[in-house]
Amino acid sequence: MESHSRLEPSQTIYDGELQSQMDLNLLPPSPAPPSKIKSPLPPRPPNPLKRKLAVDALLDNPASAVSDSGVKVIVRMRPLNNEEEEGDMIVQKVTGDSVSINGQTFTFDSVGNTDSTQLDVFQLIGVPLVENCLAGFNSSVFAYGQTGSGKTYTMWGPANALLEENLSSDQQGLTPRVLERLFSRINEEQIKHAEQQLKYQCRCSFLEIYNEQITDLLDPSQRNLQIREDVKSGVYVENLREEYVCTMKDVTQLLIKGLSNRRTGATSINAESSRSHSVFTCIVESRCKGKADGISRFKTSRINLVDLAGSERQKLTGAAGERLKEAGNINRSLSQLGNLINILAEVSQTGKQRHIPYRDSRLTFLLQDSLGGNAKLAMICAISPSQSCKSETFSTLRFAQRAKAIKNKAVVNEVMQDDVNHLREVIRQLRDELHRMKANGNTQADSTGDYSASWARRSLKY
Ligand SMILES: Nc1ncnc2c1ncn2[C@@H]1O[C@H](COP(=O)(O)OP(=O)(O)OP(=O)(O)O)[C@@H](O)[C@H]1O
Repeated sequence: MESHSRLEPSQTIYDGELQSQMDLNLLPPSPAPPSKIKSPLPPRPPNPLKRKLAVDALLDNPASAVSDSGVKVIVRMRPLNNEEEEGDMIVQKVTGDSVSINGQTFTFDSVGNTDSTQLDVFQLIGVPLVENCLAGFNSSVFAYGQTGSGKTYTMWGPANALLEENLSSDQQGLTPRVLERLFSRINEEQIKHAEQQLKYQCRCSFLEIYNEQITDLLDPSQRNLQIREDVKSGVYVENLREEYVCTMKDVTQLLIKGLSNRRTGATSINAESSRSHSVFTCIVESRCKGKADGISRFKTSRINLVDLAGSERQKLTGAAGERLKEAGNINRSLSQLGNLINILAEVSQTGKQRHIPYRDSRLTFLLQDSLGGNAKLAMICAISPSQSCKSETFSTLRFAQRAKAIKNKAVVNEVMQDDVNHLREVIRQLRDELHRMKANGNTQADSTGDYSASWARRSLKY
């Protein structure tokens, strides 16, 4: 399969985020052994301070601060299944990056034919994702498509491919391949930069959104978890379990546990249809010391691997009862995602500001950084080649085309000890200033006329 990557080369900025002492202390001198702990902190997406400082950095150095990246979109066509016949095939791959259906041609970054392999997808999406992650970028992959089109197969592979004896199976999906590559690259980097004491640490969470409720797949007794947002942590899921991982064995155990807890059910199209959106997240933190200056640098990046529930026409799938209610919820949240993508595509194309309705659904609220924000995004759009899926395939290809128009703004999430020290010093000075003014009962400018108390208070919030 040909690669048509439009991901830009990694670029680095030092965005000077002030992380809390607690965050910095999360990194031990050497990788922590795998431990089953409740996360000491909620998942920590880039916070508003980081965004603010990233903008400042952009102003200082507009050429290199932000990677203004388009969404990478690949289409993967699954093989015909046992009920479908050769003559039913209405979709053809035309070139490495285009596909035709009923005489209409669509072009993406890459198109995988019915014989494309799990390795092909990994090389197109997984390899650059791991490199971006090590460079400090957040990265997300969404698998989108109608029920039975191959999203779950692509993202995880068949369940038995995760068993220890099958770990080298060519059926293995994108997620285990990404984590395996991540550990091997981390190992290489740590050896290569041993002099700079480069150390990495990874922790994972796994959740599903079912009927607009979030369940922790690593601890399914935790249902109806709430999404919170605050100035320090940004958007996070309260009480979501995170587990430290050091080896593939740790990861496969989490994947097996999480996947077996997912809500699945049979539809007439797919005997084991995922009835929820599932989100596997790996947070990668690193620290190292500069060779020349001895200054510590900390990087954090987040990988989100998202298997969306499949869109479906109830008439086609014969859904009834509970399945029908689920299908209604699935279709509603996918249509909210589609609506959001339309708006983001319009904003990217016209440059006009518009309200972005992230809060319309749990999925878009939780993954707002992946959609038009601080993350590199890849979409795998899964389609069926069969006549019976024609209208769903058209709908997926149109969705994929709109997604292609979105521009994300990914920044390297790096902070230097110098920045931390400097900001701590600024805070100390502002605190002193505030105390002095309070002691003097003065809320206006001080004797030098430099600061007012309200200004100082406002500054302390950041
Ligand atoms: N590229 C492929 N090669 C071989 N088999 C595939 C491929 N893609 C999908 N399949 C098979 O097709 C069936 C449906 O795939 P899968 O469960 O991944 O669909 P899905 O899009 O996740 O569906 P849903 O949205 O209903 O969960 C499975 O039996 C899967 O093994």
